[in-house]
Amino acid sequence: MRRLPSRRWGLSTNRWHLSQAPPPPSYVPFKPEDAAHVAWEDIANPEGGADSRAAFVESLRKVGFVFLSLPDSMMGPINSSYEVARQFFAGEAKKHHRMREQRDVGYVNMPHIKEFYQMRYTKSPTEVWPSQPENFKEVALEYYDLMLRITKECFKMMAEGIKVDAEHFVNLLDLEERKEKEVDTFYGSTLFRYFRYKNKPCLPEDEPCKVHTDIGLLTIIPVTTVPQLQMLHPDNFEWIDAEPLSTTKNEVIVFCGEMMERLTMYYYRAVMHRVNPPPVELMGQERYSLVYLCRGRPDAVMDTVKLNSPVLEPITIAEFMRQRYTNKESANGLNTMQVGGVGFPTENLKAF
Ligand SMILES: O=C(O)CCC(=O)C(=O)O
Ligand SMILES: [Fe+2]
Repeated sequence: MRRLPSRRWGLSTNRWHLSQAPPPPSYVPFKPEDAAHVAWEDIANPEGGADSRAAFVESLRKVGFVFLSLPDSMMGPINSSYEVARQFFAGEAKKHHRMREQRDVGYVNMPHIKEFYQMRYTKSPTEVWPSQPENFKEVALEYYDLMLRITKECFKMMAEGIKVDAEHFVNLLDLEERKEKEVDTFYGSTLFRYFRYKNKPCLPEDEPCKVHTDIGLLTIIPVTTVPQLQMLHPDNFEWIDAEPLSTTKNEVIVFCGEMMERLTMYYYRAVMHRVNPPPVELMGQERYSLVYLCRGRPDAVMDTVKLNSPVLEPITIAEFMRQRYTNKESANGLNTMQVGGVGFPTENLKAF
């Protein structure tokens, strides 16, 4: 007679893998020192900067974000952008620059909550930049250049963290030569926004910015003076007030988006974040925020195999975005299928 395996035996074989797994982690509360503060001068130093670069990567992995402090000499475009944003939102020109959905750039007003101006890098003569303040375009493009420079430095550290060449990340970005040739129809894939949060009393459902992960590779936001940005700790799910953690001068906060997590098989995770209503004592104080959302160009292929992670099929940025946007609600109420690139605006998600 065939003997059935005993129940005990059956259970233990079915769950064999559990006996191999480490015990579930106990809840480890967030400590402010878990979020690293790394100085630009240190990370850029090829000899002495190894510790700082490792701290940058560890913080990204552990809490999902990291602070990078910039020297005064790099702060020009950030300070000018705050000034430009103040003048623009206080003026009348914004009414003539409402968002053109086709291009996914322009001014958006969300009554009671916030207003913002969304941009892409372009030198297209048909793109009309706000005329007030006069230096809007110049400052915005300088801001973009600065953020791109920081992005490349972050990519180097992150690549070092997974022992691959930084080119794997950098190659996903808009091609420099396209920008230089000033192709008329070129609009960058990366988005950047100047926000003004109105911070008026609002209903609970009017959150300034709902919980979301960014879709791109990397997000950079200079630390603002009105602390409302919260990050969700990836392991213990605590909401962390990001801005009050900032200790050093001139800090920007850096974190990853969904493209980066797809590309690195979750080694660098996209962190959930939101902009909460302000604490009562700050109610009524406006919050200006400059948000840079680095994305890959539409035809670039995200290939995990090249990153020693032969798990996911290669996918183009355009296809990845098509899949995401089809079932993802934007935290800023935008509904866009545009990915930038040459020939923009087009139905370019279908083109690849
Ligand atoms: O304004 C901020 O600080 C964050 C905004 C944000 O998360 C976004 O635009 O994706
Ligand atoms: Fe975001």
